[in-house]
Amino acid sequence: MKINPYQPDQTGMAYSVGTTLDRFIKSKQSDFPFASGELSQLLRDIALAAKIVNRETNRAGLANIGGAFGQTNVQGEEQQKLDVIANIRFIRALSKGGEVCAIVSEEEDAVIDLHNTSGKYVVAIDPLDGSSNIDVNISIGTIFSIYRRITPAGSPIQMEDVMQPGSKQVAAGYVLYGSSTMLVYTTGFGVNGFTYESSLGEFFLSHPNIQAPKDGNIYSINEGSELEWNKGVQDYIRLCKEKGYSARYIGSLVADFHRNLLKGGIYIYPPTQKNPNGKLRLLYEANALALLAEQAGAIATDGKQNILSIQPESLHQRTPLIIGSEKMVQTAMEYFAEEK
Ligand SMILES: O=P(O)(O)OC[C@H]1O[C@](O)(COP(=O)(O)O)[C@@H](O)[C@@H]1O
Ligand SMILES: [Mg+2]
Ligand SMILES: [Mg+2]
Repeated sequence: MKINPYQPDQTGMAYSVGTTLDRFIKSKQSDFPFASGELSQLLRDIALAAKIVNRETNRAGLANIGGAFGQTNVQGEEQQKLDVIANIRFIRALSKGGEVCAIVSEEEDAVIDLHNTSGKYVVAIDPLDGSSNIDVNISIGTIFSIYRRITPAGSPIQMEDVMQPGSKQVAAGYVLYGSSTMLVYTTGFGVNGFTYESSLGEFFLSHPNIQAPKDGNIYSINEGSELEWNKGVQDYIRLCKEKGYSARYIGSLVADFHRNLLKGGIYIYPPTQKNPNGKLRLLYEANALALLAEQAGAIATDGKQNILSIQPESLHQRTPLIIGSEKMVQTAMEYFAEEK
């Protein structure tokens, strides 16, 4: 993707590659009707926690941070030490920042009510995505969704504050801890990517105004569960092979999504016998990536409807996820429609 250093975003404002995250956040504040700096501060808090988790991931092998923690989470999955460390780091940064009133985390059974009467934001977070790749030095990530609470600030948190459809997100993003560490986010005005320069401790704008290619030739699916796929998925993947597409599956949702966002491609986690509703979680995995996809001109669906229109019913509910380049997802949907 050719980067024009002075590429203007939707508002026509030109940002030079190399702008710090902080300066970028400040300059974008005027996009918000109710700008009071709180969301900006919340984004900074997330960036701070990301820097700390980045340091932990980089030295996971050295500091005995790798490996299992010895407990299972509400999903019945064995928690990795880094799952727990990242969870603690993000919850601490979000609670200390003062902008957040409630947190939903993959690693927490229930909603964390911070009893912060002035906090206006609810954050849903997957502190460490791609846990199966932690100990083998493969890219992992963090995924976050931000909502404004519905009930008045100061009143007790209600489930309606937490159970909002993805279309209500005021911001969403992910951190990718890979060969370089990146923070990619949207506030509903396009998608921008920042690369972490650890020697300076700063995130710098490196991917302004990301636009997903409308088509691609990469498909990402765990072929190990092929025998559990329905006919529509089997037929679509056969089409991808007939077309000579490349199979790429890292097994870290953030990393697979990021590659396809930049290069074009489709990621599919379908319903399987083991996971009849898919494996990925709506509130802190699918919703954030769906908003980023939409803002970058790509598509996210559960096979039947836009992910962003799904009304959540439970905190850790799962959803099938088909996300990626517009033309590829539209074609896949034609195959999945045959299933009905
Ligand atoms: O091993 P599978 O079934 O292909 O699942 C891999 C998927 O599960 C995940 O690891 C789930 O996320 P967590 O690691 O946050 O639990 C995704 O990152 C990844 O895309
Ligand atoms: Mg995850
Ligand atoms: Mg996780």
